[in-house]
Amino acid sequence: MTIIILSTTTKCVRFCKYIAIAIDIVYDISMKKILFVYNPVAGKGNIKNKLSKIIEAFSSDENTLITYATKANNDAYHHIVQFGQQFDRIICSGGDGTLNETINACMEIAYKGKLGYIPTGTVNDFSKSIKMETNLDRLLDNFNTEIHFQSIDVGKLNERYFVYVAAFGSVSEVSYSTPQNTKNSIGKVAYILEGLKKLTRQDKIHMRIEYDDGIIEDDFCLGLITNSLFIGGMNFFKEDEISLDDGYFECIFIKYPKGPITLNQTLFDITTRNFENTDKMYAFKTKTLRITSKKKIKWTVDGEYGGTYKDATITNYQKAITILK
Ligand SMILES: Nc1ncnc2c1ncn2[C@@H]1O[C@H](COP(=O)(O)OP(=O)(O)OP(=O)(O)O)[C@@H](O)[C@H]1O
Repeated sequence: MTIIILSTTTKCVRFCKYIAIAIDIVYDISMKKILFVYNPVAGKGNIKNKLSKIIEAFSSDENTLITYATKANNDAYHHIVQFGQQFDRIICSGGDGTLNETINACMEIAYKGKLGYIPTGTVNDFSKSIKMETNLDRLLDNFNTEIHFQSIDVGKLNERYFVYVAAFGSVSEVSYSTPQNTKNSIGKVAYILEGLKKLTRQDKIHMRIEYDDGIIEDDFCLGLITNSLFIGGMNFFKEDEISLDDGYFECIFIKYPKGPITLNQTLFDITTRNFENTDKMYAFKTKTLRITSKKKIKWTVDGEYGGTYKDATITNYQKAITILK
């Protein structure tokens, strides 16, 4: 805000300057400060057609809007860590990677404001799980009215936070190693099932899993620690089976199949969501986990690379973020 002062005496000019500063402070305090961070290359880059609509929706006398387009990997994280605390609301737009960077930054700065997310990635498991409004106009209205929001648990795998899934097993790596155009046309879940069919001996991972109710030791090919209805585009859980803010993870550890018959039974159990009445996998809820192995294991978090560990501790931060939807 600019105030033009016309005055003849120095004293009067100084006085008016103080008034102007005071008005400026009041003006600033009363306005909601919004940071909009978006990944211009996420998904098919279609955010570009939506930008004008998004900026218009947040432009009003009640809001100050700062827009930031990410430049590279981890840019959203660094920008929010540096500036996020100055804003009442943070809205991010992109795919799983951008959402994960935003969540990591918000957890790091203990951000207490509400978050908004405009998904432009390929699969958007998270937005489907929290039943986010899919129509952009209505979603932007919801961001302004703030009537619809939800608290969400956030997980932490060693030093890295995740909002809907941490996974190990070479088949889970497809989520970040699959080329963008292939993900767009086929989706990740097809690759996960395809990957399971091509398991080799190298995919056998011997692990010890300590969780709230016990200890398991076995050979596995895939492990999923989730807080989501959807994984890889597939509806893994029924709505009444899970809650996204109960402080618990839903865990599925798929045993390494010993032959083609067992493999087919395992694939059948996964696609029919038979996680409980089967000896092909372990399924349980827990608040914490410690997973150890002799070999270093590659992890993915929210579909992105999540580190390589022999010893992974996983903790649930109940209702750690509030998201507008
Ligand atoms: N300007 C940019 N140029 C290149 N890469 C970027 C840029 N901005 C962000 N990135 C990186 O792009 C990667 C992918 O981003 P993101 O996950 O948001 O989209 P996506 O891969 O299309 O979505 P999804 O994971 O849902 O398929 C992330 O690692 C992110 O840090």
